[in-house]
Amino acid sequence: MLWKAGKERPKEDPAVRAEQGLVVSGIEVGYHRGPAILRDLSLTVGAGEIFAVVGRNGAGKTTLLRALSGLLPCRRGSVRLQGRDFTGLSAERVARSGIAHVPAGRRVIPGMTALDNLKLGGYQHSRTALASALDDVLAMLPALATWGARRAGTLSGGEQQLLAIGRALMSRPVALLLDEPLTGLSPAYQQDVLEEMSKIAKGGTAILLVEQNVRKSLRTADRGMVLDEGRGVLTGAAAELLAADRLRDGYLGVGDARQA
Ligand SMILES: Nc1ncnc2c1ncn2[C@@H]1O[C@H](COP(=O)(O)OP(=O)(O)OP(=O)(O)O)[C@@H](O)[C@H]1O
Repeated sequence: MLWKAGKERPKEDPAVRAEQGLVVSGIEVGYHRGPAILRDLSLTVGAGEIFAVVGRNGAGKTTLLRALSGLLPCRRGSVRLQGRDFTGLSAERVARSGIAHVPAGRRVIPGMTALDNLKLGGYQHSRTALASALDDVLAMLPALATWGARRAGTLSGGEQQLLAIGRALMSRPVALLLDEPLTGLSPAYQQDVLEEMSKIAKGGTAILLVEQNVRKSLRTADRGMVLDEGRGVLTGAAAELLAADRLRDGYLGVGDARQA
């Protein structure tokens, strides 16, 4: 986690930010021996940047996050984090080495307290490092401290989403992968999650967000990509994507129209 007070801030130069973040080059990914789901996909998420991947159901968004977190192998191409080659690393090595994945559906452990759920995210730390990571996460997401003693299963959907993000931050990731963090949340909680995401990115973490909620995610992101049948068909500044006719005509769904 790069956001602790006093730590070096990311440089503003996009090339330097890219070097300090996540670089995905020409990956091809599929399940077992099946056809390729992602084809020749490239993207860069710089340190301190939010990059949103949007697309319809089945476009390959979840598959992308599974590949980046080591759950699925890349058949071609490479994944680099801060210049280090992550291609082919196991999910455990990936998680230990700086990429944290918050899967869809939050998956907090309902019978454990929020605090114990958080501590699980720092399982690889020494006792001192765990305490320090916990301090940092609670400083970043102070709401977590107020429900720390509650069982996670009694928290609202939005609170559980923040808890899942906090748990991922406990590993002090360089890059945070978020799968549909807005799904199932009320508009107010969606706003909370988006605001917390911006705070986390400002501290230097590279955030890759995949969302069906095109308009809200692009309004918060710096840059983004439209994924269609496993290919990146449109990439650019989030504001430019939002204004693109092709996005408006083809990808903004009914839910987006309601938020317009
Ligand atoms: N375990 C699996 N085995 C084989 N094919 C799969 C598996 N999981 C997903 N797929 C296929 O991969 C393609 C992309 O699915 P993926 O879940 O990545 O899309 P998505 O963009 O995340 O969609 P959604 O928003 O509906 O989750 C789909 O054709 C899907 O059927």
